[in-house]
Amino acid sequence: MSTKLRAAIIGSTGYGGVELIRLLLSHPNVEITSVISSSSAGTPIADGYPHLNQIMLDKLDGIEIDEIKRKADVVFIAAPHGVAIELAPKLLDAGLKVIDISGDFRLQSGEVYEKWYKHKAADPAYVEKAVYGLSEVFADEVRGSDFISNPGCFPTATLLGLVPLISNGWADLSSVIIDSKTGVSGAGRGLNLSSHYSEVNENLSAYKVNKHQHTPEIEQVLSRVAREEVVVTFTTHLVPMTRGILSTMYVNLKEKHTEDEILEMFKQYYEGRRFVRIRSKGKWPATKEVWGSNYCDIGVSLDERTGRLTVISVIDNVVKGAAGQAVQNLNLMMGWDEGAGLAFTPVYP
Ligand SMILES: NC(=O)C1=CN([C@@H]2O[C@H](COP(=O)(O)OP(=O)(O)OC[C@H]3O[C@@H](n4cnc5c(N)ncnc54)[C@H](OP(=O)(O)O)[C@@H]3O)[C@@H](O)[C@H]2O)C=CC1
Ligand SMILES: CC(=O)N[C@@H](CCC(=O)OP(=O)(O)O)C(=O)O
Repeated sequence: MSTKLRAAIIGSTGYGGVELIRLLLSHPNVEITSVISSSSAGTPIADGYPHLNQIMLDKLDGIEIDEIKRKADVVFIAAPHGVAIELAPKLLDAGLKVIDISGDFRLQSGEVYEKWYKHKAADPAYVEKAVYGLSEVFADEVRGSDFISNPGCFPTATLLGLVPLISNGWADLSSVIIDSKTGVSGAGRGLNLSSHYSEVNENLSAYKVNKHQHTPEIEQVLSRVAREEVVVTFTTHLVPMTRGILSTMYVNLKEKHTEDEILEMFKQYYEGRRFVRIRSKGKWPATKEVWGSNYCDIGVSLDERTGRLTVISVIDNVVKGAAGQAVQNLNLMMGWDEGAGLAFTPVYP
C-alpha cells in the first residue's frame, strides 16, 4: 500500500486545479487519488485537457463527501468564490485537511467579505480556524494546521514586497500605493468578454479600480503586521500575456535609509526562505524570470530626491499566486521540506 499522502482536488478542471495536478504529479510525498468536477463527473480529465494524455488517465469524480473521505487525506478546493463556504466545513468535519485557494476564508470580518465579494460570508467559526497561508510570513501558523486559506495572487506579490518594510517600521503607513498588472489566466478558464483574445490583445486596461476584492486582504495583513490600521490605494491592470503578476509599490520612508540598507533588510527578512529572491542594487525583476515557478522576485529603487521607495515584485499567478503556494503550505503543514515538489527552474524564454 502507498505511504504517500492522498490528495483530492475540487475544481480540478480549472486553471488553478490543473496546475495543482501538474505540481502534485511530481511531488515525492503525494499521490492524487481524486480529481473532482461539479459538472463533468465520469469523463476523463484529459478530455478537457489533452496535455494530460498518457499522463493522467483518471476520470473525474463528483462531489460526495463520504467518497472524498474514503479516497483522500487532504483536499484542495480550487473553485469559484462561495463554493468552499459550503464545502470546507463539511470536509473539515469529516476529518480531512483542507487547502482552499479561493477568497472565501481569507477575510476575518464577514461584513468586509460581503461588501467586497457580494456574497454571503462563511460561518465565522470556520473563518477563525483558517490559517492565512502566506508561506514566508506565517509559516509558524501554517505548520501543524489542518485548514489553510491560500492568499490571493495580487496579495501574494504585493505583501511579499511590503511586509518587510512595515514589519521593520520603516514605512509611512499612510503613503502606500500599489499598481499591479496581471496576465489573463488570473481570470480562470471560463469565458467572458474581458478575457476574449480581441479584447485583450494589443490592449492594456485598468479594472475594478478602487473595487478590487484583494484590497481588504492586503490591508488586513499589513494592519496585522503594523499593529495599526493600514489603508492602501490599489489598482489592477490586465495585460496581454497568459501568466504573471507584476506589482509596483510606492512607499514613503519614515526615516532616511540608503538603498544598500534597504536591500540588506529585505535579504535578512527572507533569509533561509528559498522562494523569495532579492535582486541586487539597480536590478528589477520581470515576470518572465519567474514563469512557471514558485519564486517571488523583488527589486527596490530609492528616489533620493523624494525619499520615496519603489518596490517591484513578480510572481507566476498560477504557481506562487495559487497552486504552488498551496503545495508549499501543504509541505509546511506536513512538516516536509518546504520546497518538496516545487524545486523547478522558471521556464525561459
Ligand atoms: N487563476 C488564478 O491565477 C488564481 C485563481 N485563484 C482562485 O482559485 C479559484 C479557482 O480559480 P481558477 O482555477 O482560475 O478558475 P476556473 O474558472 O479556471 O476554474 C474553476 C473550476 O471550479 C469548478 N466549479 C465551478 N462551480 C463549482 C461548484 N459549484 N462546485 C465545485 N466546483 C465548481 C469548475 O469546474 P467543474 O465545472 O468541472 O466543477 C471550474 O473548472 C477561484 O476562487 C480563484 O479566484 C486564486 C489565485 C490565483
Ligand atoms: C485577471 C483577473 O481577473 N484576475 C482575477 C484574480 C483574482 C483571483 O484569482 O481570485 P482570488 O480572489 O481567489 O485570488 C481578479 O483580478 O479578480
